[in-house]
Amino acid sequence: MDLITIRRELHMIPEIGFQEFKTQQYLLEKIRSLPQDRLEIAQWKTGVAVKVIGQNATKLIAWRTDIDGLPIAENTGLPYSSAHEGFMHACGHDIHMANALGLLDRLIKNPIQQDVLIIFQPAEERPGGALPFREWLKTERPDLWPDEIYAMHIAPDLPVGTVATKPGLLFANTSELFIDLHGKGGHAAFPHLTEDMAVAGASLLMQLQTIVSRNINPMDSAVLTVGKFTAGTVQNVIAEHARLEGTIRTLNNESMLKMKQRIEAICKAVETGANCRVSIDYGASYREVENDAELAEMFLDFAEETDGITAVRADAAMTGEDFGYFTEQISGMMFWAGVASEFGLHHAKLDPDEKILEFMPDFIHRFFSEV
Ligand SMILES: CC(=O)N[C@@H](CCC[C@H](N)C(=O)O)C(=O)O
Repeated sequence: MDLITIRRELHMIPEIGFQEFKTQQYLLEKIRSLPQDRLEIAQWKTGVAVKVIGQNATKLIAWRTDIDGLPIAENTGLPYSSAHEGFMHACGHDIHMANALGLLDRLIKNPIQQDVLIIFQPAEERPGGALPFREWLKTERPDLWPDEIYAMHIAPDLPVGTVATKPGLLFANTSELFIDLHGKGGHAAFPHLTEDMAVAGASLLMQLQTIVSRNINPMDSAVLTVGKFTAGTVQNVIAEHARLEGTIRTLNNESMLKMKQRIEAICKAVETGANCRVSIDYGASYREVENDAELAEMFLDFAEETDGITAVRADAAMTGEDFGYFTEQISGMMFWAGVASEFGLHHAKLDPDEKILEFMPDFIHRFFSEV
């Protein structure tokens, strides 16, 4: 399998959550082009699950990759840039998928003792495919319910060949945040006859920034980011609508609830103060990724003993990952894998080093041979 070509072909067809129709077809074609005698293929929505029968299995190990892209206009200038205008694999899911296909190929050519389930999961970025995928496995395909589950995420800030993880909490508890403000707009020259949602929205945005600094225990950690703020329509019309779109991230559910209580209280105050209607939608929420301590230590030990791999103990990060819904019910672990890109995750110039595909599938294959 030429994983670089596969990665580039997938890179050209990024699709957002639950719209991964071409991606699914592409994956199925590649999977069906492999020898089928050890394989069982199942489809769930735009995702795929492939079981590779082991030699003498005592358990089922799962490897999960995400498959969706982001609504980001690519600006890498690469010859294999996204052919879907306004969309990009800016979080490395193209690398994740190519790596998973490489692992599948190796498991077929060189079977290990255990059965392995490769999960190609849609909608990691939003609205979250892991929870419904997990529930589908549990209720519809209990024969595919894994005993252990593993995943990796590319890390632009780490050199190629470095893997990083830790026991326990790795990724944050996250919730999206969408706030709409509606009030009376009007002519730019007559502000006294309006309520001006641009001003109300800007004030709300600033007040939200006090939550982390004033309401969260300084020994705890939290993030509230408003990534998009829109208001109004024209330069000389006072806005009747403003919208804030963001994300909240905490280390645990208790702080998440506290953040939400404060957001609601501040929104109520803005409603009264600016004489407008404010509505809040929390969108998709992801449970934190909690690595099984024993599996994470075992992985780090294995990585340390592998030539060409540098193992690093990672810090927990405020990134979100719906893989946390798998680790909530299945012993598992996730790790970062270096791809040395000058530009980071979710950046229009993200350019992961494809050299990772030269060794990562073999590395995971060897690790799976030992677990
Ligand atoms: C690894 C990574 O970058 N994950 C995304 C997950 C999206 C979470 C969700 N859409 C949200 O914004 O809360 C991330 O942004 O961390």
